[in-house]
Parts: sequence; structure tokens; C-alpha cells
Amino acid sequence: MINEVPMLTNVTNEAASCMQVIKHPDKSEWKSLLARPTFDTSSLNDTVSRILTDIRQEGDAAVLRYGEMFDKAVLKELRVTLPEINEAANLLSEDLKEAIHVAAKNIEKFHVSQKFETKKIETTPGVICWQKAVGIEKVGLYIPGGSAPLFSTVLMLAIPAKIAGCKEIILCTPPDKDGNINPAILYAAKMAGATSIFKVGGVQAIGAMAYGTATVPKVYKIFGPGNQYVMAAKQLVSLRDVAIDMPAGPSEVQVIADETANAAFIAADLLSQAEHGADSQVILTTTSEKVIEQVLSEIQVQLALLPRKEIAEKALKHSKAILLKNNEDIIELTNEYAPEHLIIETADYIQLAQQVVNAGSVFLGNYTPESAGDYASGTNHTLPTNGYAKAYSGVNLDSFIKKITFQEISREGIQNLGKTIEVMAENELLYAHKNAVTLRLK
Ligand SMILES: NC(=O)c1ccc[n+]([C@@H]2O[C@H](COP(=O)([O-])OP(=O)(O)OC[C@H]3O[C@@H](n4cnc5c(N)ncnc54)[C@H](O)[C@@H]3O)[C@@H](O)[C@H]2O)c1
Ligand SMILES: N[C@H](CO)Cc1c[nH]c[nH+]1
Ligand SMILES: [Zn+2]
Repeated sequence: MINEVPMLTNVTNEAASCMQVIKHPDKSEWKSLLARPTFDTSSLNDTVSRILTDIRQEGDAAVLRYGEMFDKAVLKELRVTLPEINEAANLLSEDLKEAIHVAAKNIEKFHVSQKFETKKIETTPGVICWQKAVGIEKVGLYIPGGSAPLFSTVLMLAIPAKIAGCKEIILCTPPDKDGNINPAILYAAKMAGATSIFKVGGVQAIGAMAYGTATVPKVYKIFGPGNQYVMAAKQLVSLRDVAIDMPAGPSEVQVIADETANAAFIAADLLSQAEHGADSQVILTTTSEKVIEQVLSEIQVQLALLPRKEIAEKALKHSKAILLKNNEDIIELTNEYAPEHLIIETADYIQLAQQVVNAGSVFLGNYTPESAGDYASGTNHTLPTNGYAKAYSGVNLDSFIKKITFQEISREGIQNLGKTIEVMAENELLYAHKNAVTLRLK
């Protein structure tokens, strides 16, 4: 069950299906105002732990059982076969294949540009240190498939994994009730270099990749976004069993706008994240009442035309339009909220952007919709949510890499540095450490 955020002062509900309007909230109210809609976390964690325990103990049998329960799919085989993968290309339009290729090229270009250069550094004469970037050998990618088949997420995860040199790229995604995976997911997975694909979704997928089953290999690090169940499962398995990229849960966007912005664009940007899930949250921040009025009325117009408006309507219930006094307050609130996505549609967007310190990904100007980053501009759309942008980056090439340090010290080098090491070791009462140097100085 989703907990609604508590009501605040100065709140008006402009329209039943639209977001709350909050005018000049007191700073003491910002924290509760900015709270994300959360599930009842104790029952969420109980449910998720129970499923994870079953997966750990029973392996494939539990994976199949929970798949039947949640995805309504009765499967004989969890692994997607080669004929299924190859057939996917025949099921997609040429337009879609072309779009996937254009997006893939840009994502590849941007992530290749993040490559790490090895440099040897002589810290003391005769003491040479360097780092080498090595791709994580076995990675597990989770591709959401509950409310929409996010084949774009395949590109966002498998392309950097391939560039990083990951050898095994395992992909899990929930099947439909007939036991099939959306062909665009399969097509993108093959193109981007996934090495095996499994029809497993939700907590079962995270458990299977964290512990390994007879069919699904255990991986060293799990990546990818998902709903509250998936995010909770990733956080739980990361306590002991496997590394994870970051908490990437229900989508969110904050828009900063002034009167130079286009109300229709802003409404579309807000709805684009509201449509991801009932637990998404969208926030409009501005110093102009007129902007709020225009955007809310645009939302009503566009909502009426949305084919899947029920999801967006639910998300709007815990979304906010916030009127603030000045840009300083807007920036302070933004850095406190730490949105997954921040769109700045104001005349002085560069100046505002320079003051942003907490956000997953920032979109500048009236012609930069978040949809561009979601699909095809080249940046990664797997981003920290729920305020985690205060501490985490979104997925990037580094996420798939470990850096190993090396050092080589010559006879001259140990003479130059030896005394320093000996003194430090002795003062830490670690005499064998000291001796390892002393013997070499003779
Ligand atoms: N932060 C990011 O980078 C990012 C990127 C893309 C998508 N997203 C988010 O990913 C999410 C995708 O969610 P989704 O639901 O569409 O797909 P999903 O694949 O994450 O979740 C579907 C799975 O949830 C499990 N599930 C459903 N109900 C359950 C229950 N009652 N108990 C236990 N497990 C249950 C099922 O196993 C099902 O297969 C959305 O919230 C979206 O906003 C985030
Ligand atoms: N906005 C999502 C990240 O929060 C990513 C996505 C995938 N497809 C469309 N959008
Ligand atoms: Zn999106």
C-alpha cells in the first residue's frame, strides 16, 4: 500500500485529478512536502525478504512459482532460446529498429567518452604507482517489464557493460502471461551484447542473480531500475551477497520554470514521468502563479488525451506544484529534494544549473525534454531516486569497472621511502610491517 504524503498548510487542490498546489510553504515544511510516496516499508521488506529466502533455498522452483504468482506466466524454461532471440528482429518495424540503432550509437558515443586512461605516476623517485580499469566479469542487468517493456533500459545497461569489457552480461526481465519477452527487449539485448537472457522479473530476478540458481548464474554486481519491490530486493541482497549500482526506484522529475517557459512543454514533461507508475512523483517549482495556473490547465488537456491516463492520475495525487519567493529558495529546495531528473526551463537556466549540487541528470532549456535522456541523447537513464542523488551518480561506464592499483618500487625507491614506512609501522605497533621494509634496506 502506498502511504500518502501528509497534507500541508497553504495547499489547494486545483483539480481532483491534478497535483497539489502549495504556495510559499514555510521552510520547516519542506521536508514533509518533499517526501516521496512510499510503500509501507516494513511490510514491503517482509514480503521481499520472504521471496528472497525462498529463492536462496529452493532456486529455480521458487523462481518459477513466484513468476506464476506475479506475472501469471507458466514457464517450462527460464532461459530465452536462440530462436526466440533471432525471431525478435522479424517482429519489429523498420522504424523501431532504426530508432534503436540511432539511440544505441549515441549511448555508445557518450559512454566511450568516459573511458579511463591509465597514467603511471612517480610519487617518490623510484616509486611508481598506477591504476588499471578492469570490467566486472559477471554483471546482472534488470530490465523492468511490469507496466511497460523498457527496452531502452537494455541499451542503457548493456552498452556500457560491453564497452567496460564485462565478459558475462546476464539479463533478467519479466515475461508476459504467455511466457514471452517483448521482442524489442530481445532485439536490443542481442544488439548490445547480452550473453544470456532469462524470463524472470521482480524480486525473483534479483534473488536469482544474487544467489545463482541451477539456471540463472550468480553475478558479481546487479544493475537496473525497477519498482519498489525490485529496489527493496536490490538493497537487501546488497547487504551480504552482491554489489549493486544504486537505489534506482520509481521515476521522478522536478521542473523549474519561469514565464519564458512553454506551459504545454512543462505539462508534457511532468506527465512523461507521472506515466511511469502510480508511485512516480513530479514536482513543479516556480516563482510565478501564472505558470502554475497554465501548467495545471495544460495537464488536464493532455491527460485527457493520454491512452494510459490512470497511472499518471495516480502519480499526480502525490505530486506538487510549489510557488516559491525567489530563485534562491528554488535552488535550496532543489538541492534538498535531489531529484532523479531536473528540467530547468527558465531564461537564466545556465546560471541556475551552476548552483545545482544534488540531481541525477539535468535538462537545460525549453527544447531539452527529459524524454531525450530517457531514450536517445546518449546520457544514461538509470539514475538514483528517492533523494539518493545526494550521494550517488547515475549509471555510467565506471559503474561496470573496478580499478586495480599497481605499484613498482626500485631498490633506490625503497631507500627513498623506507624510513617513512618504518616510522609509521612502528607507531601503529605493526612490527612485521616495519621488518618487511627494514630487510630490504640492508
Ligand atoms: N530510476 C530509474 O532509473 C528508472 C528507470 C526506468 C524505470 N524506473 C521505474 O521502474 C519501475 C518499473 O516498474 P514496473 O512495475 O513497471 O516493472 P518491474 O519490472 O520493476 O516490476 C514488475 C515486477 O514486480 C513484481 N511485483 C509486482 N507486484 C508485486 C507484489 N505485490 N509483491 C511482490 N512482487 C511484486 C513482479 O515480480 C513483477 O514482475 C517504475 O516505477 C519506473 O518508474 C526507474
Ligand atoms: N524515465 C525513466 C527513468 O526514470 C527511464 C525511461 C525508460 N523509458 C522511458 N523512460
Ligand atoms: Zn521516462
